[in-house]
Amino acid sequence: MYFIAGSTNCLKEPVEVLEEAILGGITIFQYREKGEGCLCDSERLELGKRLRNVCRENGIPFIVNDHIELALELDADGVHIGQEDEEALQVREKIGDKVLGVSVHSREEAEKAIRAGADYFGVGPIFPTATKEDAKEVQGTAMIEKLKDFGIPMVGIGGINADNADIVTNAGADGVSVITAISHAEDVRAAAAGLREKIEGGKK
Ligand SMILES: C=C1C=NC(C(F)(F)F)=NC1=N
Repeated sequence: MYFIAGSTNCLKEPVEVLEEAILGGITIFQYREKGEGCLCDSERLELGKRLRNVCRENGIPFIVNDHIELALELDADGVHIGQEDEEALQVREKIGDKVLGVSVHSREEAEKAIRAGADYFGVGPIFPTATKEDAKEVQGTAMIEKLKDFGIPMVGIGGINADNADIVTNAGADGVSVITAISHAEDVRAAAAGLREKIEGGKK
């Protein structure tokens, strides 16, 4: 149950949102400070430190999106990179044995990511998403089906919520990653718990 958020995705204090999401049962968190009005420099670093501390206190892996230097400065547990970001191989050299997540959209991209030692794949957008302005076209679960024989942990991303999360895990994903369905929820804890329940229930 992979929660992803930055200040622009939260309707209230991001640290509070993360704490409630952790109570709801998320298992990994990604700090993604991106998009219109996102924080930069010292503000981004400060919020990153606070979010990292909450994850550490709760034994939740803390992943940083895109910004390798920020991930190293925060001593994050790992980084997530897209195809447009720095080459996975170079990132792997910079981060040592930290977790390396890569967004992949094809078998070729997956094979390249594996050569770079990717620890997990992000596959999507599974459903239409409003969060990522430059998202690639919606692909449903077809790519999950295609990539699951690589045997690399894989999470779906894009428009996932409590109604459709089990479609993603039933298609072979090891988990789901979610931004808005949790961060915009009236009750963040309940939203995270509902999603967790849905993908655990779906698996049995
Ligand atoms: C663009 C993204 C695609 N996938 C993922 C993750 F869910 F972590 F795999 N995170 C991203 N930021």
